[in-house]
Amino acid sequence: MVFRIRTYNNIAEAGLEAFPRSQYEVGASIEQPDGILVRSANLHQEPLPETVQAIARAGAGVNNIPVEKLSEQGIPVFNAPGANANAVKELVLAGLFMGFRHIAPALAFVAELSGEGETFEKAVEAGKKRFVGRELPGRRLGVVGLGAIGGQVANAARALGMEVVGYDPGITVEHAWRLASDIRQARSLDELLAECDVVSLHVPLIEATRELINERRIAVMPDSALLLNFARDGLVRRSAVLAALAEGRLGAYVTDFPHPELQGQPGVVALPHLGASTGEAEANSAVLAVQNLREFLEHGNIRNSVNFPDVVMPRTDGGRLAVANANVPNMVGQVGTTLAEAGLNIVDLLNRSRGELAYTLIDVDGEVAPDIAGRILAIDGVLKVRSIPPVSGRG
Ligand SMILES: NC(=O)c1ccc[n+]([C@@H]2O[C@H](COP(=O)([O-])OP(=O)(O)OC[C@H]3O[C@@H](n4cnc5c(N)ncnc54)[C@H](O)[C@@H]3O)[C@@H](O)[C@H]2O)c1
Ligand SMILES: O=C(O)[C@H](O)COP(=O)(O)O
Repeated sequence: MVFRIRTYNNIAEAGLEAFPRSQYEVGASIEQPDGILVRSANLHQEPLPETVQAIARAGAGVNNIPVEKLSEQGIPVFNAPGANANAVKELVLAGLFMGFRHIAPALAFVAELSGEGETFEKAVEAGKKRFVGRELPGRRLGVVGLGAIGGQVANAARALGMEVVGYDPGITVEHAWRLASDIRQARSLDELLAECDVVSLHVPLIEATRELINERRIAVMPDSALLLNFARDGLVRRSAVLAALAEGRLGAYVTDFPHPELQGQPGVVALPHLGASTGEAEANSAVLAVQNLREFLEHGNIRNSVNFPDVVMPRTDGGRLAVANANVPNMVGQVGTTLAEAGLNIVDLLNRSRGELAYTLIDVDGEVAPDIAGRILAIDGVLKVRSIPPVSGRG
C-alpha cells in the first residue's frame, strides 16, 4: 500500500527523508492525501479532502488547524511537543537582552549616524547615554505557561541569576519535575504580573488565552516592565500594549509576531516569527511529526496527538482494526459483537478515551474485510474506521 502525504510550508529534508519512497508519495500538490504535514499554514479555510486520515504539525502550536472540526470527524491531529523548545528558548533569551539593553534602538541609532573620525566618535559617546540598560541578576522574570518552552526559559533565566516566578494551572508532572527547585509558583496570573520586571508568555492560543494580556492586566504590571511574546500574536491586545508604551508604563514589547499596527512603534521590537527557525528545530520537528504520522497510517498507533489519547499497541500477526468513536458506553461491545458475527477472533485490544473522544485498536486473527469495516462505521457514535492489513501483507 502506498500512502499519499500533502505538505504545506517548507518541511525540513530530514523529515521528508523519513518517509520510505517505496511506501509514500509526498509533495505539495498531492491529490487525495491520506495525511497532511504542515507548519504554520492556515488550514481553517482550506478544503480538506475526505481521504485525509490524519494531520501532523511539524511544530508546537496547532491554532492554524481546525482541531475541533477534525475531532468531530474522528481525525487525529499530531504535533511535535518540545522539538523546537530549545530554539525558542534561545530567541527568548535574545529578546530579554534586547529589551533590557535597548539593542534595537541602539542599532538604529548607529545606522543613522553620520560624520567621520572624531565627530563620529563624539556622536557615539554622546548618544550612548540614551541606552543605559538593566542587568539580569536579581531581576524577577514571570513565565506564563511552564510547558516545553516556558520550563526551559524559566531554568535558563534562573541560571543567569534571575529570580523566576511561574504560573501554569495545568502544568504536567513531567514538566514540573524539570523545573529548577527554586522557581516559585504564582497563585494567579495577576499575582505574577504584579511582581515581575519581565513577563514571558508561553501558552497556546486558545479561546481562554485570547488577549490574555489586555489593558487591565497591563495596569497590574509595575512601571517599565518588559513584555516578551514568543507564543502567539493573539495572546496580547495590541492596542493595550501600544497605549501603555506611549504612556511610558510598559518598558518594551518584544514579540515574534510583527503586525502593521506594531511597525515602527517606539518600544516595540518585532522579529519575523523566527522562534523555531533553526536547522536543528526544523529537523527535530519534521522528524517527530513524520514519525507520528507514519505510526498512525501504518499501524493505527497514536502518539503525540492534541485531540486523541495516546494509544500504542505492538503488532500481532494478523490484521488490525482502528476505531475512533464518541466516548459513550457500549462502543467496544458493539464493535466486538460485529467482529464475532463475522467470525473474526480478537487477539489483542486496547481502548483509551480523552474527553469526548475514544479510540480502540483491535488485532484479529485474520483481516477485517471492507464490508465488516462498513458495518462498524454504521454503528451510532463511530466516527472513523480503518482496516489495517497484517504487517507481512503490506506491499
Ligand atoms: N515563536 C515560535 O516560533 C514558537 C515556536 C514554538 C511554539 N510557539 C508557541 O508557544 C506555545 C507553547 O509551546 P510549548 O511547546 O511550550 O507548549 P506546551 O504545550 O509544552 O506548553 C504550554 C503550557 O501552557 C499551559 N497553559 C495553557 N493555558 C494556560 C493559561 N491560561 N495560563 C497559564 N498556563 C497555561 C499548559 O498547561 C502548558 O503547560 C505554542 O502553543 C505556540 O503557540 C511559538
Ligand atoms: O508553534 C510553533 O511550533 C511555531 O510557531 C513554529 O512555527 P513554524 O514551524 O512555522 O516556524
